This record gives sequence, C-alpha cells and structure tokens, in this order.
Amino acid sequence: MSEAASARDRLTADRAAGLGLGLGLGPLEPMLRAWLPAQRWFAGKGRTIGRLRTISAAELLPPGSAAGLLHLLLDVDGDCYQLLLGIRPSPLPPALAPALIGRAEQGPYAGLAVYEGLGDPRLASLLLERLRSPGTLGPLRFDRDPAAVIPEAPTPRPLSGEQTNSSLIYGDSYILKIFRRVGPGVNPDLELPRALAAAGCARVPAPVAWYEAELPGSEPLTLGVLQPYLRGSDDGWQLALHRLRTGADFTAEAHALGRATAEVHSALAGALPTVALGPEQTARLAAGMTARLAATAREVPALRPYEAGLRGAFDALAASRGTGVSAQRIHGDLHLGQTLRTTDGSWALIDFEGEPARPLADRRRPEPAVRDIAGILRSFDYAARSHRPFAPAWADDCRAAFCEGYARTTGRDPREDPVLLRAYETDKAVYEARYESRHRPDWLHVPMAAIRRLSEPQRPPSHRTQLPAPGSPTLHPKPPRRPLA
Ligand SMILES: Nc1ncnc2c1ncn2[C@@H]1O[C@H](COP(=O)(O)OP(=O)(O)O)[C@@H](O)[C@H]1O
Ligand SMILES: O=P(O)(O)O[C@H]1O[C@H](CO)[C@@H](O[C@H]2O[C@H](CO)[C@@H](O)[C@H](O)[C@H]2O)[C@H](O)[C@H]1O
Repeated sequence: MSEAASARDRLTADRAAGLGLGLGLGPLEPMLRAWLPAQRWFAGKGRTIGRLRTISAAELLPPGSAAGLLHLLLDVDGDCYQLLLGIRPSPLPPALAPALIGRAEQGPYAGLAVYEGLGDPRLASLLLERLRSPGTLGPLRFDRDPAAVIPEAPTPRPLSGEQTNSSLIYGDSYILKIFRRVGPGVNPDLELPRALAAAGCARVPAPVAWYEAELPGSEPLTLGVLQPYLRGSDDGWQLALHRLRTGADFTAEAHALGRATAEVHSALAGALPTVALGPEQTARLAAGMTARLAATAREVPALRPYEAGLRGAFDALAASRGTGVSAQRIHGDLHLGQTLRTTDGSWALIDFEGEPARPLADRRRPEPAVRDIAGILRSFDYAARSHRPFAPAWADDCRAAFCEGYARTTGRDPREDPVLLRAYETDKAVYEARYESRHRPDWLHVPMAAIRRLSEPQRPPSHRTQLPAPGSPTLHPKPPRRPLA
C-alpha cells in the first residue's frame, strides 16, 4: 500500500474512533437493537438484547455526498458480530430502501440513512478493492495470496437464500464470505481450505484473499474470505431433491461424494496433526455427546421422551473403549448443502466453519472423520423426508453408496464401526433438533423422525430403513445403475 493510502487509512480509522461510538453506539443503538434480532445470521433470535456495545469501529469510507461504509464489531450479550453499514443521505434510492436500518437523528451521522451495506454495489466493490490491495485500516488487516490474480471491479451481487453468514459474489468469478458471529483465532473456513490448497487437494476452492481484526490482547479474528466462485455448479442438496422429485437415481453421485469426502479427509490427515484415541478420550467424547443431549433436551421439549433411549448410543461408545479410532481435523458440519457438483461433474466441499453454534476452540479440535460421514448420511435422510411420500429406500441406497465410495478411497468402510457411526449419527440428529427448533421449527419433525428411530433399542437389521450392520448382506448393495466416477 502507498504511504498516502496508509495515511488516509489512519485518518479514517481515527475518525471512526472519534465518532462517539467508543463506549456505546450512540444514536445508532436503538435502531440496531430493533434490527439485529430479525437477521437470519443473528444467533440470539427471540431474545431481548441486553448488552450492546462497540468493540471496534472503522470507516472504510467516510460518508460524503455519496455512500460511506462503516465497519463495526459489536459485543451483543457476549457474542461478537460483524456489521458493514452503509451511510447515505436520506432517503435511500429505491433499490436500497429494503436495506434501511434507520435514520440517525443526532451524532456524526445526523440526518443520514443507515443501512445494511452489502447490498450496495458501490460498497461491495470497495470491500473487494481493499482485498486486492493488502494493508491495514484501524483494527482491520487485509491479506491475500500474492500469486492470485484478482480482477478489478467485477460486478458484485449479494448471495440470496438461507445462510448462516453473508456472501457477495463478484462477477461470477469470486465469492466473499463475511462471517457474522466471530471470535478470536483463525476460522477453520480459512485455515482448512488454505491447508488443503497447500497440500494440493483440489476438492475445495482455495482462498485468494481474507481479512481479519487485530484487537489488543486477542488472537486475530477472521472476518471474511474470498474464494473462486464455482460458476454453474449444483448445490448437492438441491440436486438430491431434484432427483427425488423426478424419481431418478442418486447413488452414482453419492458414491462419488463418498470418494471426494475421503480424499479431503486423507489430505487433512496428511496436512494437520492427528491423534489416536484411547479409551479415556473415547469416554470423554461420549460424555460430551451425553452432555449435549441433556442440554438439548432441556431446550427442546419434544426430545425429552427419547433422551434415555438416545443415551444408549453414547453409553455403547464409551463402553467400546475406542480401539483403533483416530481423530483429525475434519469439515465439522458436513451435509449436502455444503457440497457442490461442478460443471465437470466432480464434487467440491465448501464451508469448513464447523457447526456455527459451537465455540471456535471446539470446532478446531481433531475429531473422528466419521462425524462428517454421519452428517452426510443424515442429509440423505433429510432429503428423503422432504419428499412426499417419504422415500426411505432412496436414502438407504444413497447411504450405502456413499459409504462404499468412501471405502473405495480409504480402504475402510465407515459401517465397519457401527457403534461409532451410530453415536455420531445420534449426536448429529440431536444437534439438528436444536438447530431446527431455534431456526426452522417447521423442520423439527425431520430430525425427530431420526431421533425416534435412533432411540429404539438396537435390533439386528431386518428391513432397509435400518442402517445395515457390518457383514449383513445389504452392506454391499446392488451396483448403482450408472457407472461410478
Ligand atoms: N466457492 C463457491 N462457489 C459457488 N457457490 C458457492 C461457493 N461457496 C459458497 N457457495 C454458495 O453459497 C452458499 C453459502 O455458502 P456457505 O459457505 O455454506 O455459507 P454459510 O456458512 O453462511 O451457510 C452455499 O450453499 C453455496 O450455494
Ligand atoms: O448454515 P450451515 O450450512 O453452516 O448449516 C446449518 O444450516 C443447515 C440448514 O441450512 C443445517 O442442515 C440441516 O438441514 C439441511 C437441509 O436444509 C440438511 O441437508 C442437513 O443434513 C441438516 O443437518 C445444518 O445442520 C446447520 O448447521
């Protein structure tokens, strides 16, 4: 960055510090209190906000006759959230009207409209420009892969649809994910794709630029990651639903996805530390699952009648004494919505953030790879249950094909350790019950169906809706109808 640019950055950062936002949020506070709980990415939905204060404020662009861009990190009842606010003369142009948060009556922005800045192409372009030219602005540090060529000014658009964070797509070439709830320490969604890229694994789009906050006395907080946009790819979840609707087979894709997942797991195990689990660690894993179950049962009344039955899966894991299980860095929240089938027909995995509600330190801990496998197996069940009528055989076939694909690459079929797999599937279904009850109560019935099944005492498999036990004839189902990738 040039000296003039860095002097300008210091100026804007100093101006932001002097905005009167230092302790409280001043005139912005009432409007943000009303606006935050309505955001899809806000984790405290349904709660009245107690503490709301500024952690850092930096003007990426001071407002003048045109839009300004204010970057905020807010402490909302102990959670840290990232906001990018547009500030413009009021009224907003019609295209931006739905993004309005409020009009500042006093303070440095008196008379100006404050709005969600990401939908404003001018501000979205400014953010990309920052990422193209590394440097700092107040607490913000912008960084990039020096080898990457990031084009100038591709047209930005916000990604529409359900999301935990917020993303901007630039000219269908790059996608910038802006993390909303952030914490100290590198986000695994930056850490793991970078490690995979360095290891030569092409199953994950490699980060080309990122930005962080450097706050006194804290590890840097990852705030955003820019990656190549896999244009024309199909989201695995949508693809699966489409196949179900048209009565079409998905086992070839499930098999190829098993292989892709196994490749990513092998690359992660090669690039980052692994740990062999002994009986003590396995018992600790099982205790963690049991504790999560108890906490979820307190929060989700529908789960309570099944709590004792579900605990059986975790007790069995503790009793198994964990021989031969190894833990490694994994995806952490793998489901069909985190997979993309690219235009050349291969699978890519995205969103390595882990389960968004878990503390970052937990999400960065090595875990058995079967946790990801359980996530995908649950996802086939989700897809089959979203279909009317419920299609259990479709899900069973996909589950079997996925495990076979995984085994083809690693030499180990996940179903060979049914106790471990069942414990992780149960843990995932419990997580889903809490996730759905918090975010999509209309979907709660989907994990509840699995919870009912998983809470039943284990019987030898007698029909196709059961996960086949190792050695049973259904372990090696008929070959898929189409050639496998
Ligand atoms: N590299 C990419 N190429 C194409 N589409 C992508 C890419 N990364 C993400 N997406 C799309 O954006 C959506 C949201 O991304 P994701 O990383 O899952 O965000 P979140 O954590 O907010 O849910 C994905 O479901 C996918 O459709
Ligand atoms: O926002 P993320 O993609 O990181 O993940 C969260 O939201 C997912 C839903 O969007 C949720 O996934 C659950 O629903 C999916 C269908 O929409 C299904 O395919 C998954 O199997 C099921 O877990 C995910 O659990 C949550 O962390």
